[in-house]
Amino acid sequence: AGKQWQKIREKISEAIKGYIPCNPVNCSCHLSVLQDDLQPFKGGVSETVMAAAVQKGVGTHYQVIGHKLYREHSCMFPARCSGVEHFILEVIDRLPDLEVVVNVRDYPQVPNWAKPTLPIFSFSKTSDYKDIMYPAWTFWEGGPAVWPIYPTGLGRWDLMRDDMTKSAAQWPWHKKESKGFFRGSRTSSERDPLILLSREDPELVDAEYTKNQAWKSERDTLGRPPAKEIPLVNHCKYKYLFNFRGVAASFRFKHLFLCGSLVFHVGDEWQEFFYPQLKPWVHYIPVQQDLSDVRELLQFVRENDAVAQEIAARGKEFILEHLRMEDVSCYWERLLREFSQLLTYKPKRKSNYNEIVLKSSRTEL
Ligand SMILES: O=c1ccn([C@@H]2O[C@H](COP(=O)(O)OP(=O)(O)O[C@H]3O[C@H](CO)[C@@H](O)[C@H](O)[C@H]3O)[C@@H](O)[C@H]2O)c(=O)[nH]1
Repeated sequence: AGKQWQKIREKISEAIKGYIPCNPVNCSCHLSVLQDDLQPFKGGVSETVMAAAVQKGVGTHYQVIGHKLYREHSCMFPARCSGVEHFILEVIDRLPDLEVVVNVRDYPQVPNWAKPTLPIFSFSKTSDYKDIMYPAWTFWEGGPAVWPIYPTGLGRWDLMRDDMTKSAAQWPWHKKESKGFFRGSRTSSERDPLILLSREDPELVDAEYTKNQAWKSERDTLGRPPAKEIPLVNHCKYKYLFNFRGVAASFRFKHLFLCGSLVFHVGDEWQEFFYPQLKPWVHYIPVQQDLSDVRELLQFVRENDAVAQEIAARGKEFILEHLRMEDVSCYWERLLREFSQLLTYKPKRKSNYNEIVLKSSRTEL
């Protein structure tokens, strides 16, 4: 068996040897992502191009003028806009005048082939898109709602971090079940092979589809009744936790690491702003998109428990140290500041836009 695993062991030691831990100051760890995303706009963003981005109607238009935040009336998902506004308002005293279009749908909106390249902020994309990635609303609030466990969505990453860390303490590595685990809805059929594997070999993997708001019939849960929802804190009971893309990247990825379990990350196309600093074999186990290698990988980690535990520990440490709430706020601030410097004109306040104020001050009124 030792021989059989030589290749995977080599991949792991190569990855660890080549890994340079990032600078722990503020959010500097993630800044190369911001630079890459803004690269296409280095020549400046003109008033005409910004107007075209607003016109396209796939995002919500925000303006920061004189340290106040203004927004067009419409927002496709008000709770998501609210999550975005939390982060902008937090740093508004330090922002110059600027305007941005924030797409709060799941899917990115600026394919590489489209000309001119429009500046549109989206939370997730693949290398086929030029959207500018922003830290998603979910770090604060905004859904999707998952009944009955997260009726208003995951939200409050700071509190979730604490809950997950507490749960991890109750499930140290040696107490965890050596099983793969997944719960979630069928937002992408790329998840099907794992659900089928679980039906075939429930000792190896426990993976089931739950309902989401789009659920109509058992077809949406691959011919079986929907499974009961399991909160993320209860995922910590298992050693191997699966992450998949959904419509775009899935919010669960960051939480899974905090269990101190080993993350099996399927496919590598869909990104969020913090993904590029998480490295395959160093922080997680990369799985082929079609899951063709999943059995082998599960067998490998079962037979190489110490190696598996080390990868899990590095993944957890990375999220604890480099994806704190202050890193998220810091990234928002840097992103907005650097973007504002690309505007080649002075934004003028639209008179029909409403000022957005913090919810807490709204209730005080
Ligand atoms: O039993 C369950 C079911 C779901 N979840 C969590 O609930 C969230 C939503 O899960 P799921 O219904 O599987 O949706 P995802 O596919 O992960 O995310 C969808 O929703 C996101 C936000 O809109 C989008 O960004 C994704 O692209 C889209 O696929 C995830 O964090 C899950 O970990 C649980 O903790 N336990």
